[in-house]
Amino acid sequence: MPAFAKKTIKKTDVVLKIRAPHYIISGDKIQLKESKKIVRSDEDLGAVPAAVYKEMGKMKARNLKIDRDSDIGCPQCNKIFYTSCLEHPLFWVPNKVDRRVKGPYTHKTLPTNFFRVSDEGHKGQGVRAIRDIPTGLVFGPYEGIKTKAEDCKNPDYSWDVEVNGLKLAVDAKEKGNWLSLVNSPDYKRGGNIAPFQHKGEMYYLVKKPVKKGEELLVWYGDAFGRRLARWRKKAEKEQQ
Ligand SMILES: C[S@@+](CC[C@H](N)C(=O)[O-])C[C@H]1O[C@@H](n2cnc3c(N)ncnc32)[C@H](O)[C@@H]1O
Repeated sequence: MPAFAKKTIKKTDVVLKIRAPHYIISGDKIQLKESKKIVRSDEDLGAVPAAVYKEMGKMKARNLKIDRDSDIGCPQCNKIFYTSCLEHPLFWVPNKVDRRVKGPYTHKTLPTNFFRVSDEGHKGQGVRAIRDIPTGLVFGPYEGIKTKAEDCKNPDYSWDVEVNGLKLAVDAKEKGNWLSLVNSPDYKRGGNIAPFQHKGEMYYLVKKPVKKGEELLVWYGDAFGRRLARWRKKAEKEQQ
């Protein structure tokens, strides 16, 4: 690391040591860089290391049945790829903590160049885009305390993951990052985020473009969907 960097690095900075071809997300532009230099700037968010880049886009299966934890499904092609579909590549936005932000950990971890925390009335807090967000951006991992899936006490704040055959839950209720603020759409088709497991962790993929001002929405699953339907019925009855 060059000496000058030592002086200027703050705890909150992400230092990316990328010597391989990688993607740079800068403003609205996404560029593939071949540079061998170390890239370090707040705007340099996405990265694909060399070994992964070589294998990128290799199709592993023709349907969305994932059997290797590192494989990734493309929701647009409905196929499984090693790391990413080349037509619809993924751009990973790594987690980051800004300790200067006052408030809970969920707020300190919010990527403020993309989103703001919003008040969504009866749903509680939510997350809205402050700029147009393209498909293919991946946020995460979803942070939380890992428990056995059957011991999970907060299913609304948890994702189930399978690691080496063990069924676990990542419970964000006590200590979750900003991803735990993302609400569910009222109907299954209404979401713009696809959750997926990769190497034992959960990530959120932007599967539909999100316009500035729109809320991020991820379908929690059919069990929560049934509860939403019951709440809707109850609200309708109360209105009559
Ligand atoms: C993972 S949290 C999402 C963040 C939450 N709004 C908050 O302020 O902590 C899940 C909880 O959000 C609320 N929620 C999410 N989507 C909802 C929806 N479509 N309708 C009503 N409540 C919703 C429910 O209370 C649910 O238990």
